[in-house]
Amino acid sequence: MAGLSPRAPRYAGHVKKKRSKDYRQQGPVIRRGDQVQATTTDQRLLQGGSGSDWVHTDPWRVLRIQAEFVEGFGALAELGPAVSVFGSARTSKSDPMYEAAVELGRRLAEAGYATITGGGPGIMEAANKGAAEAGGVSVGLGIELPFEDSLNKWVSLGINFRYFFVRKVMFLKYAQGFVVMPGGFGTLDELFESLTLVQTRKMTRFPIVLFGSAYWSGLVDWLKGRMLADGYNSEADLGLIHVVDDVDRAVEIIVDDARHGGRGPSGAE
Ligand SMILES: C/C(=C\CNc1ncnc2c1ncn2[C@@H]1O[C@H](COP(=O)(O)O)[C@@H](O)[C@H]1O)CO
Repeated sequence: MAGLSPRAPRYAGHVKKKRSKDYRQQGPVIRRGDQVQATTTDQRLLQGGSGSDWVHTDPWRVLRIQAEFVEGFGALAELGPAVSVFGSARTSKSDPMYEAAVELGRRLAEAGYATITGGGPGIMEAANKGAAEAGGVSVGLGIELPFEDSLNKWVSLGINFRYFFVRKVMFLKYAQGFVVMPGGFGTLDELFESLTLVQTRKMTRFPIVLFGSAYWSGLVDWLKGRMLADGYNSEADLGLIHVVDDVDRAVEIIVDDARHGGRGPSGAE
């Protein structure tokens, strides 16, 4: 490190905490040599009149990120059993997948699950509609987008996020299973994030149901015939995925998993 004294200890834990112009500890951050700042954090906090550029800085954003986690955890902590439903924002009301998603939200509510969606149009709106009409909890985790920002009218518990990654944590943390309807990049991103977290054991194994074999079978064939064949995943990883065409079967997979020790109503961890 530039400006570091040759006799400086290597590890923070060994550093003698004395104030000098060559050494400064600021919370978990150690500064030495030319990294030591002339003023302390408190001095900078209390000095006024430095304009408003700071609201566009990363440290300020970190506070907003924290606030999103606090709001999300606070709103969802007592949600109870839930399933995250992913799928296209572009599915029209006349598409059979729209009606299937309505039915899915309804059946999940009847089985005692809240439905969590991205709160947008298409499949999200349909699943929220089914959940709300059946008297279930209908959650919308909205995202601020340049072209679209309002939650669909079927959401009964909604949170609007600035940051995609904070919103993702909520989809994962509060669900006991995922149902993935046909969709585009956003849907695939959510599917593969879920698979990766389960595969790497960052998250408890729980079912990932792909709804619509005509849409998903090409991808699943490729995952088996190419990715697995070339050794880039394992049979166990692919065992996480269930492909179905029937709403009752999708709900059954989630309920059965819960019965066998998953994170559902009867098997909560
Ligand atoms: C593109 C359109 C609306 C965008 N509005 C969205 N609102 C909330 N969540 C969204 C939106 N778009 C994508 N998502 C998330 O990604 C998944 C769907 O993405 P896809 O690319 O459409 O498959 C979905 O599960 C959401 O979580 C049109 O008006």
